Amino acid sequence: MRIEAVELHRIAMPLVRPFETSFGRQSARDVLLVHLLGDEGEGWGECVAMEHPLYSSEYVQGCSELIEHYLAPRLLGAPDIAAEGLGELFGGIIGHRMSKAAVEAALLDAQLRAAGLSFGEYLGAARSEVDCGVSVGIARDIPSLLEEVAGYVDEGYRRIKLKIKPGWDLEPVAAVRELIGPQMLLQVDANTAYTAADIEHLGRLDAFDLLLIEQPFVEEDIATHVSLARAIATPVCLDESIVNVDVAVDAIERGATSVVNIKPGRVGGYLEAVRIHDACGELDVPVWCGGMLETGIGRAANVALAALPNFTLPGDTSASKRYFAEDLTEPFELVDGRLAVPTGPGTGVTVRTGLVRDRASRPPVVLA
Ligand SMILES: CC(=O)N[C@@H](Cc1ccc2ccccc2c1)C(=O)O
Ligand SMILES: [Mg+2]
Repeated sequence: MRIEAVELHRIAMPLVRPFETSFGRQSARDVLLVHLLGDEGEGWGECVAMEHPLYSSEYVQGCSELIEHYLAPRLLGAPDIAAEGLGELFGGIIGHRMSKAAVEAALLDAQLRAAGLSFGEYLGAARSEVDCGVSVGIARDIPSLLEEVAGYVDEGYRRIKLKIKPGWDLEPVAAVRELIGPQMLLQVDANTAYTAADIEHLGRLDAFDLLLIEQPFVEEDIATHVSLARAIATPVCLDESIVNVDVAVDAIERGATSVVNIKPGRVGGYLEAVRIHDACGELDVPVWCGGMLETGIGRAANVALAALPNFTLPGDTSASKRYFAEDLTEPFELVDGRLAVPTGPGTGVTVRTGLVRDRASRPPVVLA
């Protein structure tokens, strides 16, 4: 396909409730959307970067500028380009995986719509709906946490994930385990907030029969995750650390992780995400689809990915209303704790362009 124009849209999406993690508290999502117009059709991709570089080094304004000055010129200069060719086209540019992933997603959407193929068909979905979990932020107090968790259990979520940090871990986990009973799947996510000095303390989470503990230490510190995995019974799961398939295989072989959270935006795109899925499958390591508070645009593609065979654990692909009162697409709604994989061409959802225009926090950047 030849790309004739690249549009960058910045949308302010208020959250239905503040979302607090070990790296801060958000009450709105600053979303960057990539809209590609090509000679065979158009496509939309969502950048998962946050407004500030708190989860990883990328942030929305940086991604917008990187796409504008480095990725869009290469796209517009290519006589014929497909998503499978972006690795080479962008090869000289180091890092900036979330920016590259947003462009890849938009190009995949465009080319699959033109081909009449859905993301699920293209990526290799093995099922028509996916089991959904929910990520629960750090709350102001235990009663508020339990009220929020009880609501999600009532909605039918198949797994509860609690954000933890030093000073907010054993007590909330114990209270939630008490509330939901011994059968319900429960896991925690520290978003890198702990250090090696906390290993003994983290071992006390073994009392709560957790599915996994997600990314207790910083992204680069594979070694301390190995030490933790040897010291505790709860399986260790990496998120921030897993930036590509080679790092994933290395971390697994070193014993740093026995479950992997796959996020297409974090690893540079859906094609790399499938490579990680496949490699983990070869190593008998289960994977699940992480979330970055995506709108329906990114959510649609993630739900298709989460339908691949080795995605055997509920992901953070929650319903639209977990985060947004009004989504940029038709809302994803939980049915029996599951979301249906879209079957239409491309992502299978329709972008509400009027809402994109109304919610824009600045004029779109249009490159042609
Ligand atoms: C669902 C979940 O817990 N996601 C991330 C953390 C996270 C938290 C807050 C965010 C706000 C804006 C954009 C991305 C964000 C990602 C995680 O698994 O670690
Ligand atoms: Mg995480």
